[in-house]
Amino acid sequence: MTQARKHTEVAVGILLRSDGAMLLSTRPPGKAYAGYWEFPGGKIEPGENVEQALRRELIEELGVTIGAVQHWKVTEYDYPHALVRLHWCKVQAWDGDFEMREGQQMAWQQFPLDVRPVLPGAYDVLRWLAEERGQVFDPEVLSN
Ligand SMILES: Nc1nc2c([nH]c(=O)n2[C@H]2C[C@H](O)[C@@H](COP(=O)(O)OP(=O)(O)OP(=O)(O)O)O2)c(=O)[nH]1
Repeated sequence: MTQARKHTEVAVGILLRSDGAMLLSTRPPGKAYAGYWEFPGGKIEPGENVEQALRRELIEELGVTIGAVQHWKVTEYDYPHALVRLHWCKVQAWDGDFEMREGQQMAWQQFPLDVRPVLPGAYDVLRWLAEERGQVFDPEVLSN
C-alpha cells in the first residue's frame, strides 16, 4: 500500500528592488541542493503562518526585517528528499543591511539570469515573473 507523502510547507520571499531586480541566494553547505540558487525562505514551523515564517527566515538568513508581504502564488514540487508546498510572497520593502548569516552568496538578478544552477522548485515562479515583464525564462539554459 502506498502512503500519501506529507507536504512540507515553505514560505518563500521574492524581494524586489525598485529597478525590478530580484534577490537570489545560494543554499548553504550541508543542505539538500547545497550551492543551488533559490529565493530566500524556509520551512514554516508549527504555529506560524506564512508571513510569520517568512519574517523569521529572512532575519535568520539575511539579517533584514521585511515590510508588507504580498501573497502571490502557491506551487508544489516533489523532490526525493521532500514534497514541498511553496508559498510565494512578493516583498518590496525591508530594513537593515544584507548579511549572509549562513555563509550563502546573494545576487540581485534580472532576466536572463546569470546565476546557475537554480533550484527546480523555483522554475514555475521564475517563468511567471519573466512573463510579467514580457520576457522569457528558459530552464534549459540553467541545467548545467
Ligand atoms: N527557500 C527556498 N526553498 C525552496 C525554493 N524552491 C524550492 O523548491 N524550495 C524547497 C527546497 C527545500 O526542500 C524547501 C525549503 O526548505 P529548507 O531546508 O531550505 O528550509 P529551512 O531553512 O527551514 O531548513 P532547515 O535547516 O530548518 O531544515 O523548499 C526557493 O526558491 N527558496
